[in-house]
Amino acid sequence: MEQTIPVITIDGPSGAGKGTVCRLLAQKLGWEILDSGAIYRVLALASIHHQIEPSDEESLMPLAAHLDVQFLSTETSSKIVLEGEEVTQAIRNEEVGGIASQIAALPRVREALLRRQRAFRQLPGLIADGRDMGTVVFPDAEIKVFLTASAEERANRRYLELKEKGHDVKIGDLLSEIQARDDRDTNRAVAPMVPAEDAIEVDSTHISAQEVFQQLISVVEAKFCK
Ligand SMILES: Nc1ncnc2c1ncn2[C@@H]1O[C@H](COP(=O)(O)OP(=O)(O)OP(=O)(O)O)[C@@H](O)[C@H]1O
Ligand SMILES: Nc1ccn([C@@H]2O[C@H](COP(=O)(O)O)[C@@H](O)[C@H]2O)c(=O)n1
Repeated sequence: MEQTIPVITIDGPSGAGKGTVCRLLAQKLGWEILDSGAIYRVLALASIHHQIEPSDEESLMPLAAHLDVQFLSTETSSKIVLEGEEVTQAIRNEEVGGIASQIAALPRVREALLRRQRAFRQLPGLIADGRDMGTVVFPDAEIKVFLTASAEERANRRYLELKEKGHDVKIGDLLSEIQARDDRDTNRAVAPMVPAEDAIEVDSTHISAQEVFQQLISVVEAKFCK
């Protein structure tokens, strides 16, 4: 009989803590990880390199289908390489995030990236981080989580993170960018950022990433350690 590879999906808005909690879960369970936002960000960076407008679906589609990207991971580090150039940090700025969310609204671009995302489903299991992991990419996932936090708290987290890295940023600008991205991601016609019907909703506004992780581990144990 064919073995189903288990998937846990964690969807939600930017800064809710998805990446942090996914890494903790993947470490604890020894599972693979898919950072689907990084794929949209890499495509956004590639569109800048190739001087393609974020609204030009016709040109973005082949770029998405043939995106020359590698996700290289070792026990201790992970690296993203686009067309032979390391872009691990370059994809993380707010400009690239904004372009990624414009590109992500294009239905045929999303379609072109589906197979690449599903290929991450490998044994012993996958933790998938994104906006439509539980609704579109892995609708048969064993556990679906929708992780949120208030926009103000998420902007503050991003502010602290960027300050620590030495960037000169204004919290008001970060809040506006987060709200614009939330609005685009939630209201797009295809694969909008909404909780799957069978998702567990967790609000991390007033709890630490460790506490979110502990809540989710209890759910995982209840599901897989019967
Ligand atoms: N519960 C929490 N309380 C406080 N800070 C948190 C919490 N969870 C994550 N953080 C911090 O908030 C920042 C954003 O977290 P993270 O990158 O995991 O969010 P994300 O949902 O993956 O965002 P994105 O979708 O933009 O990648 C990081 O600096 C992280 O350390
Ligand atoms: N499954 C996904 C993941 C991401 N997006 C879009 O990409 C943008 C960047 O994502 P981050 O998680 O790295 O912040 C995001 O704002 C979305 O527009 C998506 O549509 N679907």
